[in-house]
Amino acid sequence: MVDSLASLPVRFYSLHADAALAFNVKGNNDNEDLHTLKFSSPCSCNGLRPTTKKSDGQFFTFDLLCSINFDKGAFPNLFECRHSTFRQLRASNCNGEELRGMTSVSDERPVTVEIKDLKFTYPGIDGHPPPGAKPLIENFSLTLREGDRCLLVGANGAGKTTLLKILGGKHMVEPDMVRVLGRSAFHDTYLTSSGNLAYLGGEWRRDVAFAGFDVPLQMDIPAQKMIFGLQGVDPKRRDQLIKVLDIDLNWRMHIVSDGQRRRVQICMGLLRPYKVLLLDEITVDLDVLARADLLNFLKEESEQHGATVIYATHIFDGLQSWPTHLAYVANGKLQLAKPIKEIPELKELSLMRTIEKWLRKEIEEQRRIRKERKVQGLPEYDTPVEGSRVAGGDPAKASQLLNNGWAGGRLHSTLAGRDKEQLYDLSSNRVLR
Ligand SMILES: Nc1ncnc2c1ncn2[C@@H]1O[C@H](COP(=O)(O)OP(=O)(O)OP(=O)(O)O)[C@@H](O)[C@H]1O
Repeated sequence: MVDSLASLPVRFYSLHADAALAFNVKGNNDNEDLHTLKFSSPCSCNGLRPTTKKSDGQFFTFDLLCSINFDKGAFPNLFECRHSTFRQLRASNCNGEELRGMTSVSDERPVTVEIKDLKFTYPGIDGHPPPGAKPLIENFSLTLREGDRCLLVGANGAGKTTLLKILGGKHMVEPDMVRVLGRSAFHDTYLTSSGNLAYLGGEWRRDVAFAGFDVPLQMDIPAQKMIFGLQGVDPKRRDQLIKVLDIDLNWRMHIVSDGQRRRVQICMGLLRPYKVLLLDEITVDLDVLARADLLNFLKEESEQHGATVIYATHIFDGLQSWPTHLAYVANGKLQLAKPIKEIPELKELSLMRTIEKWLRKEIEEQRRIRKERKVQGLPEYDTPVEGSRVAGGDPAKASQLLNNGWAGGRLHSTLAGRDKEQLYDLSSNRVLR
C-alpha cells in the first residue's frame, strides 16, 4: 500500500526566490523512483535525489536534496509542496535548519468550514417546508481548512447562492449540519457580529419604507463618507482596499455606474478582516483590471492570514491559478469537492473547459431523463410542491392564505388567514433572519 499525500500538501513560508532544500520523507514504500515533489507555484525543482534511506521495519525514510527556482514573477510568500507518495514531509535549508513558519503536515490546519449531510428545503408560506417538497440540497458534505480558496461552480439554479446563504447564517438548518469556525452559522450571531464570517453577494440593496424591499442603494452620499464611516477599521487596510479597487472617494452613490457602486460595496465588505469569506458572484460588474487586482488581494489574504474563501462564480477568466479547491454542485448535490491539483481533467484542460465539460454532461443527462419521462407519459419537469402545514398541504387551501410581505430571508412577516372558520395570525420570524 502506498500512502497518498493527495490532500496533504505541506506549506512553507518566506523562502528566498531560489532555494536549496533538504526534505525528509517518510512512507511505506522504498522505491526510490517514486520521489517527485509537486509545488503549488510555478517553479523548477532540480536535482532531486535521495541521499540516505532508513527503515524501521514498517516505514522508510529518505533524505532528499534539491534546488528550487521559482518562475519569474511567481515567487510566493507561501507555497505548498507535496511528495507524490509519502505522507510525512519536512523541509530544511541546506544548513539543516527547519524552514521558518513551516507546518510539517498540513492536515493539522484548523477546519474552518464543515458541512455534514446538509439538507435544506426553502420554506413555504408558513415558514415550514411544504409537505412533500423535495429538498433543494441533500447529502451535502464539505470540509475546508484555514487558507483554502474554494471555487463553487454549477449551472444556474444548482443551489450555489442557497448554499452560501446557509453558510452565511441567512437560512436556518440543524446546528450540526453547518459549522463555521466551530459555530453554528445560523444560531451563533457572534460569527457575523465579530466580522469573522463575512458574506458578500448580490446587488447592494436595502429595504425602503413604502418603496418596498430590495431597492438598489442609490442615496446621494459620497463614497468617502461610507468608507470612512465604518468604525474600528485599520487605516492601512482601508487605504490598500481603496487602492486595489481604485475608488474615487468623491464618487456620489446615486450617480455612479454599476461597476463603481460594486467597488464601493466590495470595499465596505472587506474593510474588517474576516476568517471566512463567502463571495457570491461579486465580480460581474468589475472591469478586467479591478477583477484581477481584487482576486490577487483575496489570494494574499488567504495565504498570509489563513482566511478561507468560498467564491461562487460563472466567470473563470483569470481564475486558473486562484483556487486551491473546486466544488461542483448540480441540482443541490455536491458532485465533486477536491483540491485543484487532484482533478485529473485540469491536467489537460483549462478551468473553463473543464467546467464546460461537466456542465455539458449534466445537461445531456437531464435531457435524457426528460426524454425518458416523456416516453413514459410523465411530465418532463418536476412540478414544484406548494402548500403549507397550516393548510394541510392542500394548494387550494394554501391559496386562501394571505401573504402580506413574507419572503425567504425577510425578518418582518406575519401570516394571516382563516382555518376552520377561526381567524389566526402566525409569525414566521422564527424561521429566518
Ligand atoms: N427564496 C426562495 N424560495 C424558493 N425557492 C428558491 C428561493 N431562492 C432560490 N430558490 C430556488 O432554489 C434553486 C437554487 O437557487 P440558487 O439561487 O441557490 O442557485 P444558483 O446556483 O446560485 O444559481 P445562479 O447560478 O443562477 O445564481 C433555484 O431553483 C431557485 O428557483
